[in-house]
Amino acid sequence: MTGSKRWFVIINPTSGNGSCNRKWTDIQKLLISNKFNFEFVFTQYQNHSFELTQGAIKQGFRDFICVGGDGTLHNIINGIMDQKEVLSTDIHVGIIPIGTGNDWVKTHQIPNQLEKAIEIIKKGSLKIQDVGKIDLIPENKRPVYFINLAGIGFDGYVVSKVNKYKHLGTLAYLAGAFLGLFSFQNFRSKVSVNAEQIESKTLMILVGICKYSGGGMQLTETSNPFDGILDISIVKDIGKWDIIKNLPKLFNGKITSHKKVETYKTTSVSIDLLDTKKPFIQADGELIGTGNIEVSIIQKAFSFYA
Ligand SMILES: Nc1ncnc2c1ncn2[C@@H]1O[C@H](COP(=O)(O)OP(=O)(O)OP(=O)(O)O)[C@@H](O)[C@H]1O
Repeated sequence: MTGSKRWFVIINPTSGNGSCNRKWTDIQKLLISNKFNFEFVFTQYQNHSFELTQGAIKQGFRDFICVGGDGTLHNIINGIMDQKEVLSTDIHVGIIPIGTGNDWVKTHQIPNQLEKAIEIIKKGSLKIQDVGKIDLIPENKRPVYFINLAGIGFDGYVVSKVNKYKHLGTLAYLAGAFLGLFSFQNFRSKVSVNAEQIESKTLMILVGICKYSGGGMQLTETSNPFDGILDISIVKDIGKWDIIKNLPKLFNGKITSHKKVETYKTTSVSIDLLDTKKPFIQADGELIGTGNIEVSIIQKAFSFYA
């Protein structure tokens, strides 16, 4: 099975705080012993996976393996979604998670152990999930696609700080969130969703497809990557101490029942930032800029081994 396909393996040597360099030797041996016919390449700079993916598609590759974290996978998906050569669902991605948060794989129960992750890819069963699309208004940039969760405000701020703490592994996001609380300022926003307009002071606004982000936090309600629906959480003007008191609820999903959190299910949402100082936007844990955005969903567009 694996031998008849040609696999293109993309490795981010900086994922998981550099643990990749150690792990790649083992991964390569496992791919060889499992008879994968593969070419591989190490990324050399940020977003390099985007170009590598598009180049490999042009060369005829349809099966990819991502060796990295959520950010590497995010860049590969953007490479797939941004090209017109082939249907996105004709390209299949296997994931060997070696990142820090590895949040997307949690929803699909793709294991972090190398042997088990490779076993899943070898088995060859495919799933197809929805993809979110973010249009930054009015910038004429290409859309940004995401498969896990996008957010504006505090979570974008945490992403901007978290690199400093990556040596702490999965605790990096918690450390970033805790320390960020003391410097982040809530902002005014207008969210247009399902014919409603919600104008409020906000800590963060989240748009979820899958369940987990920020190293295992669950900030949206009952997200399902196969239902064609975006799960929105508007976290209003919660104070710092209230968040600290509710820390466990950030991880067990109960935060969505807090009286200052409003949730919506929709297929599209517009978010306007009303203050002059604009907060960061993150998608799958990658900073993508700032400004007003429109987010929509593309049903069943990403095919992966799981
Ligand atoms: N060679 C490189 N040098 C510097 N940065 C890189 C390189 N290759 C990729 N990157 C960037 O590294 C960032 C982090 O990658 P990734 O998300 O895979 O690992 P991680 O942050 O450890 O994991 P997670 O996102 O799951 O916490 C991404 O923004 C990616 O664009």
